[in-house]
Amino acid sequence: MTNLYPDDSYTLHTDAYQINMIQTYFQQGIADKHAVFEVFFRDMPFHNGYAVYAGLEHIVHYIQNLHFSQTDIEYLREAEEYPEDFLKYLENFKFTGTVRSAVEGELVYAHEPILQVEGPLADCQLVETALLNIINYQTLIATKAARIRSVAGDDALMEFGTRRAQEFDAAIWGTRAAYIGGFNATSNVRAGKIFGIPISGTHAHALVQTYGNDYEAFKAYATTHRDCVFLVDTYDTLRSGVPTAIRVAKELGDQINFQGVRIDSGDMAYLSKRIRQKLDEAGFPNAKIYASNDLDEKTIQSLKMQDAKIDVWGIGTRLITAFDQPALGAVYKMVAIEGDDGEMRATIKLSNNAEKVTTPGKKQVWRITKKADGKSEGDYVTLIDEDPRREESLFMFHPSYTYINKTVTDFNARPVLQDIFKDGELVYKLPTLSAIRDRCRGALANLWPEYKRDLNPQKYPVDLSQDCWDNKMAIIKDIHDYVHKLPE
Ligand SMILES: Nc1ncnc2c1ncn2[C@@H]1O[C@H](COP(=O)(O)OP(=O)(O)OP(=O)(O)O)[C@@H](O)[C@H]1O
Ligand SMILES: O=P(O)(O)OC[C@H]1O[C@H](OP(=O)(O)OP(=O)(O)O)[C@H](O)[C@@H]1O
Ligand SMILES: O=C(O)c1cccnc1
Repeated sequence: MTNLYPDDSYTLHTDAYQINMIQTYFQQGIADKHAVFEVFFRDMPFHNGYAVYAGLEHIVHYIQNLHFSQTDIEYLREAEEYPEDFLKYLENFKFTGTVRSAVEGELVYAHEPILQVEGPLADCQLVETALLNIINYQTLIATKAARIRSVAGDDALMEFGTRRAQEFDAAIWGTRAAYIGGFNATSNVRAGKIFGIPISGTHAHALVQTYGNDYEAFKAYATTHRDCVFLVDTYDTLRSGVPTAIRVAKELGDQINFQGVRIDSGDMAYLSKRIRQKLDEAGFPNAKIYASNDLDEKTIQSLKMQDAKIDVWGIGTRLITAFDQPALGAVYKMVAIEGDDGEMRATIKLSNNAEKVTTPGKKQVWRITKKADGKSEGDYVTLIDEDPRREESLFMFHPSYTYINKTVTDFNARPVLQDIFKDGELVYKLPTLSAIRDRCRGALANLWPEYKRDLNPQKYPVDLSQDCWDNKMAIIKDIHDYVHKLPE
């Protein structure tokens, strides 16, 4: 049985261990200790050369509405029997942290901070789960959408995934992410209403089945709608669907705006070529051929190689479920904590698995581009007080294989992490969705094609500054020295 509370919020949309840790911090008197956490992911999704960052708008809404409601407190009292003074603390909780983040539509890469939360330890801890939940999904879908866009050229891409999405929220935020990544429209009407994404749609097989034949169905649809795309594969695409679409388009002429036909099964290369021929011969060279049926960047690319005559692609399942990579794997790690002396101390998470070793310290990511052509040179991760804009040249080296390096001159350095909340106050003006989408398109235009190819792209450099690297090595050495002194 679902209990929906009138004061429901997403504040309890967190893992129980976060509240348990906050309880410890509270009872130990360190809940307000200053801390810094950063979000990053370790592997590029879909083995892609870039990822498209999405999720910030949802994060802003989430943080703005962060408070423990009366029923939240009652639930925690009953379910976990937290002490009353801790519940009182939660009841008065207000997020006062500072959030810096990449902005939506920006390209981001593995092993660099894409969002940073700084502030009271408790505040930082509470938001981990929701931030990761949002970023992990939306960035994944925006990236998948950009991959699909990269093979579709200028063709129209329609997002059809709601029925196959992992529930309501995924459909809604997923279609927004798809739009950021380069889709043109969605079939989800609510997403149109909420986000202003253009909505678009054809009709389903059920319409044809209702009338029992293509002719009556198309005619009924055409007399009730101006912009008509007829679904032609209910009974027989070439013998019935397409000739009937042409017949109705001719019979109704100017009374309708015949847009084209959709195919949803069969060999799409063969069918689309035959359909194109028939539409052209019938005098409808501008009528478009829509295709849907488990499409993704691989099938689109293959169909294009087969010279399929498809103009509009309807994409559902494989986009909205990130079919070939179900999770981005972004993590949220502490990088600095206030020491007992009040000074901030950079912290690390060591691991036997080299991939899992974090980069300590509060950082900034700088996007380095050549002044001459604006093209990407790589990302340069620094400690927060460094500013590469003051430098004449940058020595950029691979963080593991340091002999791979280059010196960059005549460059621009742009900070990727921007202030979103300062001490709990929103200081960032959320851009329009179309501005976000344009940003993504612009960022991709400045990326070398070697990083953009679909298969085995070059690895985009994400390098640490010398200070950042030295700091990491020094901390690793300190910890090794400490561990080696421990008894076996
Ligand atoms: N010419 C083609 N080249 C590559 N892939 C294609 C081609 N034509 C169709 N496909 C893809 O092949 C897959 C199977 O399509 P097909 O229509 O044969 O089977 P289906 O999905 O079982 O059909 P239905 O939806 O009627 O059940 C789909 O993902 C479709 O997009
Ligand atoms: O194939 P997708 O990329 O997920 O796109 C969405 C699918 O939704 C509709 O199919 P429907 O739900 O009627 O199922 P069916 O066509 O697979 O029978 C539509 O005809 C597409 O095939
Ligand atoms: O409008 C369409 O054609 C459509 C919408 C959702 C799913 N499949 C198709």
